[in-house]
Amino acid sequence: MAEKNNFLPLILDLSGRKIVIFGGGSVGERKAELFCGCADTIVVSLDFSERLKELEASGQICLSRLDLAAAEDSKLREIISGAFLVIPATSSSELNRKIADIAGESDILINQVDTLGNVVIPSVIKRGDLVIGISTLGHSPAVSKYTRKQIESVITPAYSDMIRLQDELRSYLKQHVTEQKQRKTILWKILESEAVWNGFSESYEKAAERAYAIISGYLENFDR
Ligand SMILES: C[C@@]1(CC(=O)O)c2cc3[nH]c(cc4nc(cc5[nH]c(cc(n2)[C@H]1CCC(=O)O)[C@@](C)(CC(=O)O)[C@@H]5CCC(=O)O)C(CC(=O)O)=C4CCC(=O)O)c(CCC(=O)O)c3CC(=O)O
Ligand SMILES: NC(=O)C1=CN([C@@H]2O[C@H](COP(=O)(O)OP(=O)(O)OC[C@H]3O[C@@H](n4cnc5c(N)ncnc54)[C@H](O)[C@@H]3O)[C@@H](O)[C@H]2O)C=CC1
Repeated sequence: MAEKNNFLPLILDLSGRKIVIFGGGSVGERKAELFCGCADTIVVSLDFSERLKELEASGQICLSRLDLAAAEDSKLREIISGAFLVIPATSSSELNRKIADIAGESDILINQVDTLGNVVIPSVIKRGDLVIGISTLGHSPAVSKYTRKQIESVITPAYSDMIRLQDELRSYLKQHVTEQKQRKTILWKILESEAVWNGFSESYEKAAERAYAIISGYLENFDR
């Protein structure tokens, strides 16, 4: 484990990025499930779980059958060439280390499944446009999963509605309020308004109506 905590979560656009996962077992499957919707995901292994075969059949990932222990280093280099991220997740720690060493030669990001690599895969919550990543820096993956479940239980569908409303209001305010600080104050008033949050349970329009009423109140007072 790293002594100093230099880790930081970033939200990446992975479209068109190549992700290579080695090992088609339960861990390889979990990582593939996470990446297949956003990146070009390839799984290289001796055998593959049923779920991975399904994902291949539906065109979401590519599977490549290979005995990695018998493969030349040049073959491994060819497979990972141009990759953004490599995940060695076979059941052989020796093989995983060898793949990581080869990926390390060309500065490719590496997620180690049996130690801490330079990329840690977090627990992920995706609710519409709200994206949350959770990590314990490898100290307790179960706590990451537990935390995910705790947070998921407080994120109601109204969060997606509030994101949509705030997005709409930001555009509106940019046209009607010159001062950024004033725009910020108004957005926070709406965000902290119980009436607006409660409005979503009736309809999006109801909440929006209340938000615009708050804005009107401000526009009367602000020196525009
Ligand atoms: C370092 C890391 C490497 C990496 O980046 O992959 C890693 C390593 C290891 N995990 C192991 C075990 C478990 N992993 C999970 C679950 C998840 N593991 C994930 C990530 C990570 N796991 C990275 C650090 C994450 C962080 O910083 O917190 C999640 C978050 C993301 C994902 O993989 O999709 C996903 C939850 C997704 C969700 O929200 O559902 C559970 C829980 C369960 O299954 O109930 C268990 C059993 C309980 C336990 O051990 O805690 C073992 C074997 C230990 C052994 O031999 O005993 C190792 C290797 C080792 O530690 O030696
Ligand atoms: N990061 C995490 O969340 C976790 C990590 N682990 C670690 O991940 C490793 C993998 O765990 P699982 O997926 O559960 O194992 P698994 O046994 O289900 O799968 C291993 C995969 O590696 C492939 N493989 C083995 N030797 C190979 C070779 N020579 N060539 C090609 N493919 C080969 C197998 O075909 C299989 O598909 C474990 O050894 C453990 O260290 C384990 C649990 C959780």
